[in-house]
Amino acid sequence: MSATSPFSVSYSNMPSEALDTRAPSQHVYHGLASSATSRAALTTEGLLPAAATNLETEVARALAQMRSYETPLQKYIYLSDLAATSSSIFYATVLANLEEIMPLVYTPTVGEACQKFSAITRGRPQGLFITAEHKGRMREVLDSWNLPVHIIVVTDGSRILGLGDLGAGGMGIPIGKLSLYIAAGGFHPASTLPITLDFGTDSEELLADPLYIGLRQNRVQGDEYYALVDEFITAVKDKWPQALVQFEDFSNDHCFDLLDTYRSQLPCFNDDIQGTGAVIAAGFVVAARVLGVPISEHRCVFLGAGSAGVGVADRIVSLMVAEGLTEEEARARFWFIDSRGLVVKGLNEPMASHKIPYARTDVDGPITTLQEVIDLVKPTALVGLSKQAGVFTPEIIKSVHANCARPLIFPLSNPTSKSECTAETAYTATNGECLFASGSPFDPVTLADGRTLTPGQGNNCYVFPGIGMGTVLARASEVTEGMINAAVVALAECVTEDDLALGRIYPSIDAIRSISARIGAAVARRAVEDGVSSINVDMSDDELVKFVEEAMYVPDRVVSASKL
Ligand SMILES: NC(=O)C1=CN([C@@H]2O[C@H](COP(=O)(O)OP(=O)(O)OC[C@H]3O[C@@H](n4cnc5c(N)ncnc54)[C@H](OP(=O)(O)O)[C@@H]3O)[C@@H](O)[C@H]2O)C=CC1
Ligand SMILES: CC(=O)C(=O)O
Ligand SMILES: [Mg+2]
Repeated sequence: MSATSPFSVSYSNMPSEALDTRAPSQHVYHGLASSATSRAALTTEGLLPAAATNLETEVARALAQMRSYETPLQKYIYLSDLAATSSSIFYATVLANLEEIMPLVYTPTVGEACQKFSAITRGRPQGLFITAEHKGRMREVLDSWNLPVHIIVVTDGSRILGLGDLGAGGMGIPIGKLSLYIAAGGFHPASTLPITLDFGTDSEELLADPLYIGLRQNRVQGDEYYALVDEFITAVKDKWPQALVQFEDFSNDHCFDLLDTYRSQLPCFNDDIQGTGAVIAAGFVVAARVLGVPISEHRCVFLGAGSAGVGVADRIVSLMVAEGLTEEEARARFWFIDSRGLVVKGLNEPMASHKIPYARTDVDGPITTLQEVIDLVKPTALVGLSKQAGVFTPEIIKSVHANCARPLIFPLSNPTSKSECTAETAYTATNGECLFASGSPFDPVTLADGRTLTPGQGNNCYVFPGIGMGTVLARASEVTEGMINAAVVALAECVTEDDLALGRIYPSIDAIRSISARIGAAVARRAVEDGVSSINVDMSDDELVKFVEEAMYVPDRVVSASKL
């Protein structure tokens, strides 16, 4: 007897046009693929030429148009226009060409788009800007978005990728993340909401830009900042009690506090701390499989002790503890370097609280250079989350390789312009022997001996769509640590022997939908086990994955529905 779906939400069956007519942007228009019936129903009759095509033709047309633009930013602008014109054609195009389009709607191009957001914006609604001037009225402002939202990605623009404070221009990030929630995670476009909390910017450049779209004032600080965020979260809980909130690219003076405050109050997680942690921990699991060496034997040098660095280390520590180390023993296998050098207890006080658990107690005096730390530690893993381009020089990487036959070299900073090294540098410096992963994508590298190695992308995009889908489908009241750990295991299991043969320890981006379904199923099951969901998951893993897949939004189904 086959099980019935435990999920009450199904984006694949969602009456999209009923939703779409309430959307501020046009989610219903399928361009020339609109059928005669839907043209009449939508009163677009006569506004379109005679040819009634199909989704396939419109995807081909969109691709040809996109490719006719020269620069990635021009392509980004074209794709944004397409998304606003027809989400069906946009998502069908993205899904059919993920490897080509992801770098355009996500890192690295989204970084440039955020930097130039004020210059390139068409001014149409793409999400909500909640500003400091909305204080006392935020709940009312949320009513401007009158849709049953299931997933919100929110930023305050204070640390956008490795590019710093981009103020209201940070809006590009929630938009980009949510495009992956839809394409990779299978959320319905109309169930997603990008939000930027515009509480000012400290970027002098933006404040002086006459085209700047944000609030022209310095950032609100201290208690006033937390009070504004609190009003926002209270308003969200009131308007969309079931919605999952993903905190994105908040600077590290706030992001840990916000997560601690809200994680038990509503379903939410911080993508940079927890999402990145899950993806890189999965990379360590796969590396252990490849190398035949337990995770707990790694000696890890981390350049960058911010939200992502500490989030990644915490998740790897939990894996080491599962292998039998104590937390203290596990933490002792990490050497963090920040902008002032090796993080050592007693130096550079007061120390930000997120660094304290990793501060070395066994080192006297300051050690300021990466090379000195490598010489001291002889690491097996070198991880970059520092926003410092090119600091993993060939010499640095060779010195790691000199003491470790197959080191992990992970330059994870985004976008590409901030990457600590390129794939070519890492592979060349280690004679192709390192296990490599980068935050932004790199092309395959052919070495002098003719071997071609395909780099993996160590980016949180592998997990956040699945964590989100699993949480929403399970109607989980919070996102537990167990649910994040379930994502680690599920992602690691998605890496195939074919991936490893190509030289990468992450799966193909083209497989992201099925990966998200597997992660979603694992996260939903874990939500039940952790007591934060009461759906019935009394079925096999395969059945649960199938139900997640069946719940996912599929652009062509929307088109064919409109043909009825
Ligand atoms: N691949 C992925 O999926 C992800 C990648 N990232 C990327 O990671 C990077 C960092 O993000 P995040 O941790 O949130 O940022 P943070 O601002 O929280 O942390 C940055 C860290 O880098 C340190 N740093 C700055 N300059 C130097 C330097 N010259 N040498 C050594 N360390 C330095 C900072 O030091 P100090 O503490 O002294 O200021 C800080 O500890 C970004 O580029 C981001 O795009 C982030 C999330 C996910
Ligand atoms: C990928 C991501 O979340 C970041 O670079 O901030
Ligand atoms: Mg981020």
